[in-house]
This record gives sequence, structure tokens and C-alpha cells, in this order.
Amino acid sequence: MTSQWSAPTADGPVHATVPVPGSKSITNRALVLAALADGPSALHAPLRSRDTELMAAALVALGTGITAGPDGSWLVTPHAMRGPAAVDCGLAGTVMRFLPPAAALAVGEVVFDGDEHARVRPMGTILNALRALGADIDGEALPFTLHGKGGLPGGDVTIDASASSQFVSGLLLSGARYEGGVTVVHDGKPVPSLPHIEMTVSMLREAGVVVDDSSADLWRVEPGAIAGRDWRIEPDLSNAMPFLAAAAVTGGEVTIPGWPEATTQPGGAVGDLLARLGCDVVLDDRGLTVRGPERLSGLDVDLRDESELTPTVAALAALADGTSRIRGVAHIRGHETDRIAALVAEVNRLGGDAEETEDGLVVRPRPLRGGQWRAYADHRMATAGAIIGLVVPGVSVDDIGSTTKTIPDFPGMWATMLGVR
Ligand SMILES: O=C(O)C1=C[C@@H](OP(=O)(O)O)[C@@H](O)[C@H](O)C1
Ligand SMILES: C=C(OP(=O)(O)O)C(=O)O
Repeated sequence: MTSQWSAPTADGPVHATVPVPGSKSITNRALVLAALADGPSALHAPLRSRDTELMAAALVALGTGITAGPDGSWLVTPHAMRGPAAVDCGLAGTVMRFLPPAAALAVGEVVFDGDEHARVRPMGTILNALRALGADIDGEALPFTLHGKGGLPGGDVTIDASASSQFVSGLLLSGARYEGGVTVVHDGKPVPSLPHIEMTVSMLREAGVVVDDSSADLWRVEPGAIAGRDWRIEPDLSNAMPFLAAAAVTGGEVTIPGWPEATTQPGGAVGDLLARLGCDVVLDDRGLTVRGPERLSGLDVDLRDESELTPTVAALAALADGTSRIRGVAHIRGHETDRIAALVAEVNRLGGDAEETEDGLVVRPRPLRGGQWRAYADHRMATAGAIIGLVVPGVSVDDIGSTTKTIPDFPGMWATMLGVR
């Protein structure tokens, strides 16, 4: 799915209110919990994009009933997991890390595969953890085959989750359905994206599961039922950031309605990050409103907890007046692409001055020129190119179709925001 896209240049400060679709991370957790629950669930305002459609299709292949309501909600009727089944993970980390622990409850063979870029994403940690908990799996990465035995003994497992928080979240989401529950201990460099584990723990508790996360690097899920319930999906705050960035780089004003007062999404940090770059940020009953400054300042920031925001922050840094340093994100070399290498290559291709560090990148101010911005099949690389294209004429993004991973119609939303439809 590649599609060349000439990034539109803003003809002045961008002023817009932009409703954004639901959170990928919350939608895919709610789908898994609903499929493993003891009764029906409804997902209200779910994200309907490639990552979540793949999750839904995989759960249906494993026996779950999923239908769409007239208002766009998803109604989920759980059923005992069953194989044989084939699961297409696409490029979705949440599908490739959250589903194998659930598929281990099925009887029969479940074959997992995904996009070319997905085959190099780290998987060994979770496959070995499942083996340690009693699963029978052939393979170390996509593609792999799980020989389901209808359940798992569960118990204690020690893993190194420094390459992805999703290893922990995946085990916790299904752990209540294992005979002995699950205790996951992390041993290694710090776990990234911790808010995403908090999201997992908090959604498990909302579904009535007993979880102990009182010790650092240890999570205990007691065996028991997962309750069917109504899930209300928050807007995707990480996907809101490129639209807010449009205000930041053009000196305009953008509001995202429905911004939650409290959230476990790492995108909750977006307001603080934009304020540090020099924006005015207000959260009130209209939503989150960002007003851009005349000139953006650089920033020195550790994004380990909010690592999925790195491409967007780097795009802003490339347009800032001061030097920026992004730290704590070594593991994003294993995201949709090696994001550190990709960002440095693309900023420099447009004449900028970016440099890789061991755990992030440094971006120094230098005027950019138009040219090709490569997305590397990565939705957040594509939207980073769009941000730069707002103020640098002649930027072309080579794979804008990659944005359908988490936003159904990014080019349409971008055009509407700019009033160019
Ligand atoms: O659990 C989740 O929903 C996610 C966890 C994070 O993964 P990593 O821990 O691999 O960064 C994040 O970057 C990803 O976009 C979504
Ligand atoms: C890292 C990301 O995705 P995934 O859920 O595929 O890991 C992301 O969306 O930035």
C-alpha cells in the first residue's frame, strides 16, 4: 500500500477544531478483553482502522462474534477460542504481542504472519514467555505457529521487556484466563512506554480482574473471570498530536474536542511537550487547545514513557529555532521501522541537521528545503512528513497510505483542517 502524496503547505496560521478517531491502544485492549470475557461487551466510538480491523478479524477467526452497531460501535460476543486459524498481524505491535497469549487458550493450530516490516519486529521475548507458561510454539518471530491446547497452566515468568512494554501487556491481558493466573517479572534495562502498561492494568481492573502492580517491574494477575462490559473509547491523543503540531508550526490555533481530563494514554503528555516548545496550551470544556508561538524553541526531553510520540516531536524539533535532544527511546529502532535512523535520514535529506545517538537523536536548527520524505511503511513517519510540509514547500511523502494503520482518512482530515477540500 504505497501512495505518493504532495504535502499541502499552509497558506497562513492554521485555525481548526479537529475531532480525532478513537485510541488504537484502548480499542485493541478492549477487543481482547471483550473476546475473553464471560458475557457480551460493547465498544463505543472504537477506532476503525487497519490495526483494529486486523485485531477484530483475528478474534473472529478464533471464534469470537463481532458485529458493528448502527452508531459505529462494536458488539462483541465471546466464544471459546478455537483453531485452526490464520492471524494477519499486518504491522500492528498490539496484534502480534496481545493475540498469541489469547490464542494459547484455543484448541488447534494458529498461524501468525504479518507485513514484511513486521517480520523483523522483536517477538522472541513473548514467545519464550508463553513457552515458559506451557505453550507449544514453532518459531522465534513472524511467521510462527502456535499449537493450542485449550488452555495454559500459567504461573511465574521472568522476561526482559526493555524492547517493548507490549510483552508485559500481552501476558497480563490474557493472564486471568490461565489456570494459575500469571506473574510477570521484568529483569533488564528499563521498560519503555510504562503508561501503556498502566492502561492495561487499569482496563483489567475495570473488567473485574485482580491485578497487583504494587512492586516495580512485577505484575501479578489473579486467575478469574473477565467481565463483559461497555467500553467507551477515548480519542487517540497520540494521533491528535500532528494536528496540534499544525498550530505549533504555523502560529495558528487548533482544538481537539473530547480531550479526557485524566488518561492512561501517553498522549496525555502532548500538552506539556507543546508548552515546552513554546506553545500556549489550554484544557477546558472545548477540549485541548494549542496556540503556536512565533518561533518554536528546541527541547531536551526523555520520551521513554511516551516513545510513540518521537516522530512527531522530532518533526517539530526540525522546525525549531534551538537544538533539541530526544533521549530514552533506544527501543524505537524496533517500532514500525528503525525510527531513529529513519528520522535522521529524512530530516537530513531535506537539508536539516539531525544525528543519531545511542538512545535517541539530536536535531540542530538548519533551514529545510522541499523533497522526498520517506515513510518506511510507518504511519508516524508519514504524519511527521506532513507536519514539515506545512511550512516547507515541495515536500512529498512516499507512502501516505501507511497512515491507515491508525487513522482511517489522514489526508482527508488534514485537508479539512487546512480548509483545502
Ligand atoms: O501497548 C500499546 O498499545 C503500545 C505500547 C507501546 O509500545 P512499545 O512499548 O513497544 O513502545 C507504544 O509505542 C505503541 O504504539 C502502543
Ligand atoms: C509503535 C507503534 O505501534 P505498534 O502498536 O504497532 O507497536 C506506534 O503506533 O507508534
